[in-house]
Amino acid sequence: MTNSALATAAVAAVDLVKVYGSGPGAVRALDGVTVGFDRAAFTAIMGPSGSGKSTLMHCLAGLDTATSGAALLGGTDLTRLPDKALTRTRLDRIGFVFQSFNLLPQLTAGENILLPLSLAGPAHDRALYTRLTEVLGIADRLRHRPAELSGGQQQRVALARALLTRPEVVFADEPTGNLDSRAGAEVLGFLRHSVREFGQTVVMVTHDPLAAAHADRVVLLADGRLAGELRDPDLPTVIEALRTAGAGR
Ligand SMILES: Nc1ncnc2c1ncn2[C@@H]1O[C@H](COP(=O)(O)OP(=O)(O)OP(=O)(O)O)[C@@H](O)[C@H]1O
Repeated sequence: MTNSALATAAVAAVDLVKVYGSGPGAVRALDGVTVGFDRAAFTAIMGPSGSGKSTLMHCLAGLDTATSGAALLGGTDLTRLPDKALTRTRLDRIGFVFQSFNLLPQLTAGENILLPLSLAGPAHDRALYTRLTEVLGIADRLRHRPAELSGGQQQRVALARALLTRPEVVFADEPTGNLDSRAGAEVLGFLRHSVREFGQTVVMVTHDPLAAAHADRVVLLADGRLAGELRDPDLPTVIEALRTAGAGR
């Protein structure tokens, strides 16, 4: 990948290294990863268990520190930001969707969606709030608490929350891991839709080839290194690429 392509990417890792622990027991979870994630594209990160997917996402999202290299968000190197600026950057510029939804149980769905805006401070974008809740099919569920919603509805609330701040990137960590196949397909369909309608950049870690086949591109990791990529993937090519990445270990 050229330097200019990395510079214009929404998110990029440049020679990213992450070592956990020290001495003989040290684990090199990322071993010099250089990869860019395009704007307004949906990219899936895949690879065998332990290949470094979560570590890569956590370093790119400023949730974990790197040992060396750069984690660029729109040209800002998160590895060099002081704690306070990093927290601010996460609130203002990054959206998160987790496998376990991570909604606050005592707040209603609507209050959960609005929470990052009240923390980040920008004016409440009423039009986007209305649009997102309509597109996600949760407009009539906003007064309910998470426990009164299905898993799929809870994840759609989490998606609305992640998108409402118009973040530069949404990181989704196994967003369909706790959902049945129908609810999972709805969430993936919406992630795609957010790329098309809102120009959202989405980076998703998943084990599921079916989920990855919804993406515009699949980036493969093996043993903490980049092991290939697929453009416009479909299910058979994802399965075959995973088999090859796993076999190369
Ligand atoms: N906090 C930690 N301390 C020590 N080693 C860690 C830590 N977190 C991850 N690792 C190790 O780093 C390597 C990469 O882990 P990572 O969780 O990034 O892989 P992954 O591809 O997301 O795996 P999975 O698909 O199983 O979730 C693994 O060998 C893992 O055991």
